[in-house]
Amino acid sequence: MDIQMIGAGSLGLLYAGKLAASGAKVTLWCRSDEQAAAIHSSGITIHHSDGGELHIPPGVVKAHPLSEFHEEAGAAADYLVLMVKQQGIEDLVERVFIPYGRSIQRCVCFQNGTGHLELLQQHLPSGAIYAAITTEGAKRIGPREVLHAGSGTTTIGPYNTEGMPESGQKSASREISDIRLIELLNRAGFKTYLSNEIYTAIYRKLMINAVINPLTALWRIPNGALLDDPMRIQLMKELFDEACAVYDAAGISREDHLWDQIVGVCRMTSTNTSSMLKDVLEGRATEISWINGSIVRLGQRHGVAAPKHELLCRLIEGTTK
Ligand SMILES: NC(=O)C1=CN([C@@H]2O[C@H](COP(=O)(O)OP(=O)(O)OC[C@H]3O[C@@H](n4cnc5c(N)ncnc54)[C@H](OP(=O)(O)O)[C@@H]3O)[C@@H](O)[C@H]2O)C=CC1
Ligand SMILES: CC(C)(CO)C(=O)C(=O)O
Repeated sequence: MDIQMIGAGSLGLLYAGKLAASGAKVTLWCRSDEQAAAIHSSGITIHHSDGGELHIPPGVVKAHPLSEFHEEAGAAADYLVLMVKQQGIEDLVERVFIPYGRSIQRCVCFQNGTGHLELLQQHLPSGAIYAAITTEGAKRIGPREVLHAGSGTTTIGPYNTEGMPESGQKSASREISDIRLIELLNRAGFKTYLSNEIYTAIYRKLMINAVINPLTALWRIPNGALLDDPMRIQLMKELFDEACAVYDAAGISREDHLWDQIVGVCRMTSTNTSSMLKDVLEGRATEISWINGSIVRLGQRHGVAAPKHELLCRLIEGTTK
């Protein structure tokens, strides 16, 4: 089975490394020539939080710069796995999907937030798109080194426009038998499940990220510190309630105990620096437009305002201008 993975950041190095270590054939497409050369000559090292490490020797993961991506790579891939952040998706559309989209059979997207799946589907006329929602925690600590900060679960399911919550239909099951990637990921040590209701997982994660990420990024605190102060909890709750009104208007179902789950995530990841805080601290663009911005746009389509989420978008965008 041939896996072509684009994006050699935190998740890309972790998944490419572990998949290859378990025997899968993996090619990793990096943004820079330098990173591809470093992986080519020294392999990938995965550090575990208990101090252990897994070294994947040179040559086991094939690494190339994305500028060398070509039609045969897309056509040969059983799975094209996207590990870039939302900010990188438009560039991939230009560089990979517009020129080679016709040859791609299956594309698996690990991004947080929403909006990318619709965009990619427009450029994948005959291929299938899968969404992957993961609670694995990874942090790149060098061009070829990554810390596996915490193990979680990964849920993968087929995406299609008809199955969108707003369409009122369930996700089609026709592609499910084809998802051999689930077996590969489990063999590589990632607890992975198949879902034909991937939208529930997507919107659950969207809510968690929309409540936790921007506040930790603005206050520059670890996730757990959100619970240290009643004022912080109050604002989290207001964001949650505003997003619930949008979900209800859009017909997006949510689990009964979603608020408790958000509080649980803050506790379980209490020492984490959220991905948005990391981006802000490093002066990089964030995924706010695909997280809180998605909630604002969804509300607009259904006549429900989300002014607190909208203000957060502007505040966070202002930090990296
Ligand atoms: N890290 C985590 O624990 C988790 C992450 N996620 C989600 O997974 C996605 C990836 O996150 P993460 O791995 O942390 O992000 P990182 O920023 O660590 O990695 C993104 C990688 O994509 C590369 N990239 C960006 N744009 C392009 C491009 N146009 N062409 C080629 N490569 C590109 C970056 O290259 P360069 O290094 O040159 O910038 C970088 O290597 C995000 O949507 C995130 O929200 C979800 C759950 C957990
Ligand atoms: C769940 C959470 C908030 C963990 O840090 C996350 O997904 C992120 O930081 O983006």
